[in-house]
Amino acid sequence: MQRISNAELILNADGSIYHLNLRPEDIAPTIITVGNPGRVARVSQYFDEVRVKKEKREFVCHTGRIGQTELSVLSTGIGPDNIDIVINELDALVNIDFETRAPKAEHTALNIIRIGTSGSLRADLPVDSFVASAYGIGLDNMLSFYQYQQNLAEAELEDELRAFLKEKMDLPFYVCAGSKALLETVGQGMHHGITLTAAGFYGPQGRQLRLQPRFNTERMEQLGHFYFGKTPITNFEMETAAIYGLCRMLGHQALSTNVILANRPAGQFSPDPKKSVGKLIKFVLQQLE
Ligand SMILES: O=P(O)(O)O[C@H]1O[C@H](CO)[C@@H](O)[C@H]1O
Ligand SMILES: O=c1cc[nH]c(=O)[nH]1
Repeated sequence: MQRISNAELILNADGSIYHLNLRPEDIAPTIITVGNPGRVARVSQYFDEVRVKKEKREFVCHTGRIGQTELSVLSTGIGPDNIDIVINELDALVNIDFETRAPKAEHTALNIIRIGTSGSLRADLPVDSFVASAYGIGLDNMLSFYQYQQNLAEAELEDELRAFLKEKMDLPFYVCAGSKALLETVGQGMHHGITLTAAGFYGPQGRQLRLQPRFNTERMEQLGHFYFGKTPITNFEMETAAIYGLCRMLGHQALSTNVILANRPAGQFSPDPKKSVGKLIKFVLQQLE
């Protein structure tokens, strides 16, 4: 079995993984990810018991249980670059033997469920609504550094979106599906959509403050008119496609859920984002109990 070098699998002095600062026994099989480190305690306040509280940089983790269901909640910070760290290190915690530094013979699949915030590209998807992502479309370049192979449905979606975009925008992108099983269970009762994962919040999502983006709000909103079958492109955020792509390659189940804080076509923002995020947290936890 190949030993992974000290420069590739980096462990801290206490045997924890480099950035997340977690040891294998610190995480549960189901992991809720949130962008904002401050959101971690807002999730774990509903746990019946919290057995682990650890943090390093933007990565805060609480692990415990609700009833018999073991859960971890972990903050990722913002963006696909952080997702590369989080998903690879979570996978290492369950699928690499830290003593031998070799992949374990038996694979462990995690459930990874994002509770995030997002902007809607559709006028009929108002602020404070919940979206579960059937697919993520990555407008970042993170997966181009891996040998990522799209499945049939993903390749069809890509072809149809390229045809739709023809002469409108030359956006490079990749397509990744989420877990169908989690979409139908945890995502039950939410809008189901296709989520655009941007590499930034302003220009990459067509926002203009003092700098003019290459594709402005109006052009970005055209993406909200695209359907794959009955599923529309719904929203913008900054993690979903990278989570879906990495989890697929590593053999984990992933679902991204987001509350809509901004409605781009209407130019509106949620009047009480904290309350809306709180409602999504409760909704998702009820589905997991
Ligand atoms: O609220 P979180 O989970 O951080 O998600 C969204 O909010 C951040 C931008 O404000 C990005 O991370 C985006 O994906
Ligand atoms: O518009 C939005 C709102 C939250 N997060 C994003 O990435 N975009």
